[in-house]
Amino acid sequence: MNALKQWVTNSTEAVNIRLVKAPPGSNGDDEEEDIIEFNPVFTYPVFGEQEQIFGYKDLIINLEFASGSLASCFSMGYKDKKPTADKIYTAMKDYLPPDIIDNHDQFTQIVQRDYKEFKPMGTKIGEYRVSSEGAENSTFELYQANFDTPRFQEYHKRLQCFAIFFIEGASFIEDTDEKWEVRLLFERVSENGQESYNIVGYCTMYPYFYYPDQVRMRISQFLILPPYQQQGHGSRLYQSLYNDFCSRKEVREMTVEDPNEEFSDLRDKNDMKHLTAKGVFKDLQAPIKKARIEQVAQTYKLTKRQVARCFELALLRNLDKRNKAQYKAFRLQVKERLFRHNAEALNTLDKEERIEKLHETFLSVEEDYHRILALLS
Ligand SMILES: CC(=O)SCCNC(=O)CCNC(=O)[C@H](O)C(C)(C)COP(=O)(O)OP(=O)(O)OC[C@H]1O[C@@H](n2cnc3c(N)ncnc32)[C@H](O)[C@@H]1OP(=O)(O)O
Repeated sequence: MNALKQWVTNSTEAVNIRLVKAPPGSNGDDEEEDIIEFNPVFTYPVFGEQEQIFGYKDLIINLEFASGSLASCFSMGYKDKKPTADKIYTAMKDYLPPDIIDNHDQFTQIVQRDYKEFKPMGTKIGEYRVSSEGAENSTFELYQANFDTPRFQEYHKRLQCFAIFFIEGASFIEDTDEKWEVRLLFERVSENGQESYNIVGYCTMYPYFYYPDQVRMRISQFLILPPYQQQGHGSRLYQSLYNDFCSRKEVREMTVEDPNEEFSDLRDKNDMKHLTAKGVFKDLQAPIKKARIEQVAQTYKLTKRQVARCFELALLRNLDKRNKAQYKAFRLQVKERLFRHNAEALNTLDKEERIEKLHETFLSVEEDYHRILALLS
């Protein structure tokens, strides 16, 4: 190995996040069963674009969290260290909970206490159960909070580092602005006559003024923690937002800030299921009139663009490509929207180039729609 290379560590691999459900032996289980470990996905905000740490051999950085209260403990280990090594805690401290400790014995006592005593904060707005293996004793509970909610501001200071580690481009939100709304998802576990809570995920939303007297709720950060991903919790959390917004008069529509591909898929799939169940796609034939899109957007509090996408997906789902007239009508529907959205850039091209570019874009959108429809089937 190159002599210098052995002193370079990939920061994403070095950081080891541990959710500690209960201290060893506290409920008769194995220690291993009560600790879930995973690495972050992004550490560039903390350690820089290269995600590298210099000056340590075999470095490991442990961030341990009580799985409900998120009380936390920092520790690190290495085989060797250069005198010029990067200062790890200094680099990390602004991103970690302000009350993180480094005394492991004290942390174990806190976990023991919080396992028995920690309760979610905010207003409980719903619960559900899932049928998957291992979740027999679990109920999933949704809570609504803002920064005025007792205990929530302190809790959010512990929670927010997960947004940095798992959402690309995330930054801390202004936690003195009581307009932020936060929805929290907890797992309540009933075992051996004891009830305990684990954090599953959360979502932050901000109400922007919508002329003249409503708000546009913008989802800012949406996160399901890794141990709970791919089990339907993201969909449940997202659906709970709809139900809430649809019943609130002041909410005009729900938008999303910089959705990534995973979130866009989750949104498309859930919007499609929801609108299909509501019978929105009955008697579907292109061209779909603008007024119909606007009316659906208004009823279901979705953006016009998102509703137009859903109509296009539904058209493609029903489409018989051998029917040339039907396929052409679909193509025109999509191209018309794409043209409107990209008019400025397209208008800089000459006519032939413009037609070609629009067709290329259409083909890639169509391909992506096929991918989404396959996820729905
Ligand atoms: C605005 C923003 O914040 S954008 C950033 C979004 N957040 C992130 O990227 C952070 C990291 N990732 C996450 O938090 C999550 O992975 C999310 C939010 C993207 C998705 O949440 P999840 O809970 O994993 O979603 P959910 O489980 O509902 O659906 C994901 C997949 O699991 C599948 N799934 C659902 N239930 C089950 C189940 N019981 N067993 C197996 N698979 C399941 C779904 O079908 C779906 O698969 P598909 O995409 O192939 O159709």
